[in-house]
Amino acid sequence: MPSPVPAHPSLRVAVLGCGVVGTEVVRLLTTQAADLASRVGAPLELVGVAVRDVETERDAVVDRALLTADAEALVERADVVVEVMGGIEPARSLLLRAIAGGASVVTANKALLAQDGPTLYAAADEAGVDVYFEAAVAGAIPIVRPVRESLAGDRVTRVLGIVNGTTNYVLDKMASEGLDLDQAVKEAQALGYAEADPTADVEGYDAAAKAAILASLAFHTRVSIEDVSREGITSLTADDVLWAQRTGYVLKLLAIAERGTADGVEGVQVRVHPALVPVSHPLANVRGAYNAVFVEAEAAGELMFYGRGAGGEPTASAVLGDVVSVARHRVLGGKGPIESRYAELPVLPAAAARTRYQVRLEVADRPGVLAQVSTVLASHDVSIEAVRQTPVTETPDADYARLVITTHAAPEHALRSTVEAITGLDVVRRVVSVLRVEGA
Ligand SMILES: NC(=O)c1ccc[n+]([C@@H]2O[C@H](COP(=O)([O-])OP(=O)(O)OC[C@H]3O[C@@H](n4cnc5c(N)ncnc54)[C@H](O)[C@@H]3O)[C@@H](O)[C@H]2O)c1
Ligand SMILES: N[C@@H](CCO)C(=O)O
Ligand code: NA
Repeated sequence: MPSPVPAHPSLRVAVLGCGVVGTEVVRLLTTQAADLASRVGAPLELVGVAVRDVETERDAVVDRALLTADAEALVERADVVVEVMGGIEPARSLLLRAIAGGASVVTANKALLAQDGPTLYAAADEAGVDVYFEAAVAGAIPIVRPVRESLAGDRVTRVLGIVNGTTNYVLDKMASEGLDLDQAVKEAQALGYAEADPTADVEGYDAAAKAAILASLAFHTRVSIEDVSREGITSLTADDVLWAQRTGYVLKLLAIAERGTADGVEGVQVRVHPALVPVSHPLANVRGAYNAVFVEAEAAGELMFYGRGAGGEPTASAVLGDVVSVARHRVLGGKGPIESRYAELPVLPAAAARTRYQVRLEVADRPGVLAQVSTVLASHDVSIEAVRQTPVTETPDADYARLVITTHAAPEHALRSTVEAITGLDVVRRVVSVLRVEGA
C-alpha cells in the first residue's frame, strides 16, 4: 500500500500525442496514480492530452474531457510535458514553448533529438529545467541514463547494438518464417513497432538517429543524424538471409559508434548498416522487436543491455521513469545532468572504419579462379580470412560455382575498389553481395 503522499501541490502533466505510445502513457499515469504520487512526493495531475482532431480520437483510455487540439495552450499550463507525437514540427516548437514556460520535458522523439537536440538542451539549461529522453533510444531498455550518468567517469571506446525493433523483427521473420520484407514490415506496423512512416525504420534513419544520440552521450560530443553513415535493410534479399544461415551467421541491422582515427586525427565514427553476426554472438539471438546494446569502456569492460526496444507499453515504461525523475527534481529542487561536450571529439567519416566483409561471387567452375580473385584482393591490400566454394545447385546453370570470401578488416574504400576489379574478371559471372561482418 503506497505511503501517504506528503503535502506538496500536484504537478500538472500534459501529454502531446495519443497514439501507440501516448495511449499507454495515459493509461499508466491513470492506473498507477497512487504509486507514482508516492514515488514522486507529489500527486501527478493529467491536465490534458493533445491530439490532432478531438472528434476522430477514439481511444477509450482517455477521458474525452482531457482531449484538446490546442497543444500550444496545453503546454502553457503544465509543469511536465510528455511529447509522444513524433516528427520535427510542431513537436520542436511546442517543446521550446514548454521549456520557455518553465516546464520540464520528457520526449521519445529520437528524430527530433538527433536533428536538433542541442537547441532543446540549451533552452532547458537556460530555463533550469530537464529534458529527459530514455524512451528515445532502445525503448524500455535503460541505456540513456547508464551511458549519460553511470559511465560518465569511464572512457567509453565502443557502442554496438541492435537499436531498431522493427528491422530486427523483420529480419527475424525473414530468417525464421521465410516472410518477405514487405509482409514482415506490415506485421511490425500492426504490432505498433514501426514509425508512422516505416521507411524511417527500414532505411535505417531511426537507428541512425539513435546512434547519433548514443554517440553524443558516450563520447561527450555532438553527433547529429547527418554525421551517421547509414544503410538500411531494403537491399537485402531472401538469398542473403539463406547464405547468412549457410555460412554460420545471422543478418542484423547494427548501430556502431566507436573512437577511431583518420589522417592522424582522433574522433568518433558512427555507422548503421546490415551486418553478418556470428550465430555464437549474443546479438545473433536477439529476436523479434527486442534490442540489445553492447557498451565497451576502459574501466568497466564490456556491458550488455537487453530488452524490448519497441511497442507502446515497453516504451511507456521508459517515459514514466523519466516523468518520475523530472517530477522529483521539481519537488526536491535541482535538475538532471546537462549535455556534456567536454570532449568535443570530431566526427570522422565512417568510411575510414576498418571492418571485415563477406563477399559472395558466382564464378566459372574451373581451376585457377580462386588464384585470380585472390590476386585482385591482394593487390588492393585486402587479406583473406576464409574461403568457401560450393557448386551452384539452386540454378540450372551448373557451370558456375558460388565463391564466398571472408576478408580480414579493411577500410570501405579498399573493398569498393576490390569489388570493382573483381567484377572485371572474365571468370567472375557476378558479385552477388558484399556484407560487413561484425561481432566476431
Ligand atoms: N512505437 C514505438 O514503439 C516507439 C518507441 C520509442 C519511441 N517512439 C517514438 O514515440 C513517438 C510516438 O510514436 P507512436 O508509435 O506513438 O506514434 P503514433 O503515430 O502511433 O502516435 C503519434 C500520435 O501523435 C498525434 N499527433 C501527431 N502530430 C500531432 C499534432 N501536430 N498535434 C497533435 N497530435 C499529433 C497523432 O495523431 C498520434 O495520435 C515518436 O516520436 C516515435 O519515434 C515510438
Ligand atoms: N520504430 C522504432 C520504435 C522504437 O524506437 C523501432 O522499431 O525501434
Ligand atoms: Na531506452
